[in-house]
Amino acid sequence: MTGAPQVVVHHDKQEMARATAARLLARIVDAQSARGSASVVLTGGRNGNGVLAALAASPARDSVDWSRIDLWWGDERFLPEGDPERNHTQAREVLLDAVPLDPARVHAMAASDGPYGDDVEAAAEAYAAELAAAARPEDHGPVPSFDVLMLGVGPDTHVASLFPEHPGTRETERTVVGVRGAPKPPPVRVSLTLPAIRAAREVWLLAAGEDKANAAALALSGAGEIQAPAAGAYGRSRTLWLLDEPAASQLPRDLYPPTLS
Ligand SMILES: O=C1O[C@H](COP(=O)(O)O)[C@@H](O)[C@H](O)[C@H]1O
Repeated sequence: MTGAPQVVVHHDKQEMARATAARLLARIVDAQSARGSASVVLTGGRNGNGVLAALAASPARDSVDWSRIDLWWGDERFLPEGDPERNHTQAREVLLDAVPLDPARVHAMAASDGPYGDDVEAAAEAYAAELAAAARPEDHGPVPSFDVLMLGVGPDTHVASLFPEHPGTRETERTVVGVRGAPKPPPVRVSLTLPAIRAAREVWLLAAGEDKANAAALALSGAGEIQAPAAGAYGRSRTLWLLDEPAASQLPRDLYPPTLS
């Protein structure tokens, strides 16, 4: 990791979503100017979907070339295609179906009624292979150097589908794992691992609401990544914690920056 995580506190979750959507558009424009295309890893959950909804509503949304973006997911709930609880389904509903993406560049994780049936390990291996095929020699291992990787932070400090003390959180070799027995439903999931997350240039952790305050304080106060997976999520160039005031309410004073809006 380069340097300590940066913490940004917005007044409320709507403002946080709007500001993060604007930040994401700017980052995509920069990446497309520098490298021709951008790669973004989406997160599920309330905050991730809030950002996508704010993006959909933004008058600036056409400042990016949607056909030159690769979209990946940090995790997926292993359910049938089109299930309303799938992160992919929710992202389609709030944004993806409304913008001119190249379908070949939308890298959804497999569904439980897809080519691997209910074999979640096979689905994880297939996603790892897709990531490896997209990695270039200049990347840092078998995943692309994502421009931005977003993660919702759960009240228990989980990120993607990496839960405290779970086997997937301890993974050091594989880039994608099948998860069984997740404490948050549904129990079966597919998730990037911490090493894959840490290949990103920028990692943005999103947390809004008072139920996230303890998680943010714990992860930012030196907790270990096995007990607090969010503490192990950082980017190669930058790690940003994007919070609202309730989620920041338990941060130690030395971590609490001036409130932005
Ligand atoms: O189940 C999940 O939860 C986390 C956090 O969601 P939130 O609603 O508490 O913000 C999310 O990041 C993850 O992608 C999702 O599968």
